Amino acid sequence: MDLFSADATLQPIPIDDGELAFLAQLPLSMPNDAVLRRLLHEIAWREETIFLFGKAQKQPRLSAWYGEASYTYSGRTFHPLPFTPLLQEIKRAVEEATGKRFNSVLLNCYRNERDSMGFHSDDEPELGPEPAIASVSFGATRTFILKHRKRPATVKLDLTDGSLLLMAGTLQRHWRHGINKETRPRGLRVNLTFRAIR
Ligand SMILES: O=C(O)CCC(=O)C(=O)O
Ligand SMILES: [Fe+2]
Repeated sequence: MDLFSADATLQPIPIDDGELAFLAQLPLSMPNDAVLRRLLHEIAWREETIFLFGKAQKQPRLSAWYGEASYTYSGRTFHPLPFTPLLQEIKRAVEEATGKRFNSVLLNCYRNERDSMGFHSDDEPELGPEPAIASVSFGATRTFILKHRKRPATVKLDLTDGSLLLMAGTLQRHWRHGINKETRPRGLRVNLTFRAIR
C-alpha cells in the first residue's frame, strides 16, 4: 500500500460543531474477515440487561469492555478485562492512524438487522470535555446516524468492513449518534470504540 496516497490517511469529514474523520481501511496484519472471526471467538461477549422505564430489558446487541481503566456508568463501577494481543494490535493501528492514545475499548456485536444502538452521546465525565473516540468496524455495513441536539440536522455514514471513524472536538457535546434497526437483512457486524478514560 502507498502510505502517502490520500486513501491511506484519515480524511476529515466536514461537519459543524465537532470533528469527524474517516479512513476506509485500517492497516492491519491480517484480513478483515480473519479479525472478525478472531473477535467473535476470543471476546467474552455478554448480552447485558438494562433498565428502561423501570423494566428489565435485554440490550439489542452483545457487548464487552476491555482495557486498563475501570469506569462508572449508571452508578455502577465496571472492571474491564485486560487487552488481548489482537485488541492491542488494533489499538496500535488506531493510535498510529489517529495520532491519539487510548486505554479502553467498548465492543458491540450487531448479530443481524434487528440489533441496534439507541441515540446517545459518549459524554461521560471520565472521557473529558472533548473526547477523541475511534470507532473501528468489521463485517456487515451499518449506517451510523448523527443527529444535532439543537437543529434538525442529520448526517448518515456507512461504516464499512475495516473502516475507522474518528469522533473528536466538540462532537459529543452537540450531536447524538446511533445505529437503527433495519428491515433489509444484514449480516453480523462488530464495532470497537477506543476511548481514553482518565
Ligand atoms: O456501532 C457503532 O458504530 C456505534 C457504537 C457506539 O456509538 C458506541 O459504542 O458508543
Ligand atoms: Fe457511541
